[in-house]
Amino acid sequence: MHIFKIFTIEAAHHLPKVPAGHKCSRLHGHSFRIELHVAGPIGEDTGWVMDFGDLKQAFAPIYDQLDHHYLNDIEGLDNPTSEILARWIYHKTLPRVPGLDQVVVHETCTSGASYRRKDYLAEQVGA
Ligand SMILES: Nc1nc2c(c(=O)[nH]1)N=C([C@H](O)[C@H](O)COP(=O)(O)OP(=O)(O)OP(=O)(O)O)CN2
Ligand SMILES: [Zn+2]
Repeated sequence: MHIFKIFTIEAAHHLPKVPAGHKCSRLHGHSFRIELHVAGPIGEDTGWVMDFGDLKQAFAPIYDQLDHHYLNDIEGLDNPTSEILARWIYHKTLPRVPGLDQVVVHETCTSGASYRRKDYLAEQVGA
């Protein structure tokens, strides 16, 4: 079973590695939509995989690190593409949410990236 919770983060960034003149080389901001997906069995007694409230609480310190911040200033996010942000959030959140299955980052209404548990496991074995 999968559950998910959605968060919105307001943040600024620029992409330092794009070619000169690329629109994303300039400072700009987004209302990033972050989806956290958790996988696990439905609890016999609870009827849920995990309380949405506990998921929100677990994500709170990571949310606070990102919301209304300049992403490029955050350690590990000097090149804050959607891909790198999704991976960064997965790595930061996993110790607090062991069932974390996928992080989806919507950078705009039409663009985004997702990082899945299988991407994480592949990284661990150096694939
Ligand atoms: N693979 C990636 N490509 C781009 C990223 C990224 O993180 N990963 N980021 C950007 C920019 O930061 C930009 O803010 C988003 O780009 P884009 O989708 O082109 O934005 P638009 O609002 O202009 O999109 P339209 O729907 O085409 O109007 C660029 N590329
Ligand atoms: Zn952007």
